[in-house]
Amino acid sequence: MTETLLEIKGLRKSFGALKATDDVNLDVQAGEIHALIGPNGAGKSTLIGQIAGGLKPDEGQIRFLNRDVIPLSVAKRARMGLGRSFQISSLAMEVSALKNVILAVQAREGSSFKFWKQVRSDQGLMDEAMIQLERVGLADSARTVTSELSHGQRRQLEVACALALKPKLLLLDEPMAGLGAGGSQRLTEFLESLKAEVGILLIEHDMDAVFQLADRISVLVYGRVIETGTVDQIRQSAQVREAYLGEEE
Ligand SMILES: Nc1ncnc2c1ncn2[C@@H]1O[C@H](COP(=O)(O)OP(=O)(O)OP(=O)(O)O)[C@@H](O)[C@H]1O
Repeated sequence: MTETLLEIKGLRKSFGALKATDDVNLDVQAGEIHALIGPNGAGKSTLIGQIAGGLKPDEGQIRFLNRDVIPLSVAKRARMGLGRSFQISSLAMEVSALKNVILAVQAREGSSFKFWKQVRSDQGLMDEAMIQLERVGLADSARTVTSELSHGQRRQLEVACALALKPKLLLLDEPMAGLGAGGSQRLTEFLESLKAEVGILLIEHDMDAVFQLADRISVLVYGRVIETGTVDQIRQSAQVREAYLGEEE
């Protein structure tokens, strides 16, 4: 039996007259990569914002690990294991890659583990941060100042920071953007290797990556989920082709 990590029901969010989230139902199971695709402006980032906690929904439910998280702050949700890939803009550019991951580890241990933070040695923190850098293939650049990393390496660093928070569910907003073909392929393989340990809700415009990775896909158009299904079901859906994929062919 699978475990439901995230369950969204009847979610609505409007900006003035614009329905950016229009009665969305969606779930993510443990061990699953669930991709959310849709044309520009379909409401993908707005949905992620409501799940992570920066945006308040107008109506509906968001349950994470069977708990209503709408009243909880972004930080509380993160501590429960709801991870969001750090945006590059949130990395500290003037310090090393390693230091960025150490900051993320400290953020996880933050307020609920003050006692632990005091007794924890710097070496322990460093070892844990190095493990995350190794996993994303950045160990050789651990001491490099973040501003000197390439765009692709900064994206790898964002993922390392997100993993340092030990999430149960990872929200990834266009992780392939700006990576070359080689970088996308490496990140695709890495995400595939992660999914047994952390469920992933993936927003991605790179359809090759989506079709390769996703266990299920939900298609968002004008704020509505028009279809949820396996890769084959989505590829074969006339409605999806008409509303979205057809544009690209
Ligand atoms: N804070 C806001 N105030 C007003 N309108 C907003 C706001 N945030 C988003 N929107 C509008 O809501 C709609 C959905 O935007 P959103 O960024 O969620 O789409 P998206 O699917 O993530 O797009 P993209 O693929 O281009 O990133 C768009 O029409 C956008 O202009």
